Amino acid sequence: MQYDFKKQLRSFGYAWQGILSCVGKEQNLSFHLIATVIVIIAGFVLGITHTEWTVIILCISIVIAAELFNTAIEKLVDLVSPERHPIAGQVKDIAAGAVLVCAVAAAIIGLIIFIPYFSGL
Ligand SMILES: Nc1ncnc2c1ncn2[C@@H]1O[C@H](COP(=O)(O)OP(=O)(O)OP(=O)(O)O)[C@@H](O)[C@H]1O
Repeated sequence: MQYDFKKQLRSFGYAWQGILSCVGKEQNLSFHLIATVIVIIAGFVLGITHTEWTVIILCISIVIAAELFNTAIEKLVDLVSPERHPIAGQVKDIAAGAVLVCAVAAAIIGLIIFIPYFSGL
């Protein structure tokens, strides 16, 4: 198979469109994006270390990626099961649960990183 650079660029464009299609429309994603902006500002203001930035960027990207997967699953469920069905509901709840796990872990990691800057530890 020959590597097609234009096709690759188009794929990035579709992926970017996918992200943009969720921004401002999914309430949970908006919440995560606002939290992301606050954390990044706090990181610059407090002067966190390179290692801490690495962990923060990993946390932010995991939570946003989980939220995008969750949105994709929700849309797929709505497509294949427009009528209400217990399994459709369970699939949505499990996907939302996965986001919750990532978000809680990210929040705890954020506290571990930022609290010492405020308490002078
Ligand atoms: N097709 C479905 N069948 C059964 N339960 C569902 C279904 N869709 C959603 N649910 C339940 O409702 C919860 C919220 O789902 P969702 O956020 O998609 O909102 P909704 O109930 O479909 O209404 P809306 O899309 O108007 O907000 C889900 O987590 C799930 O528990």
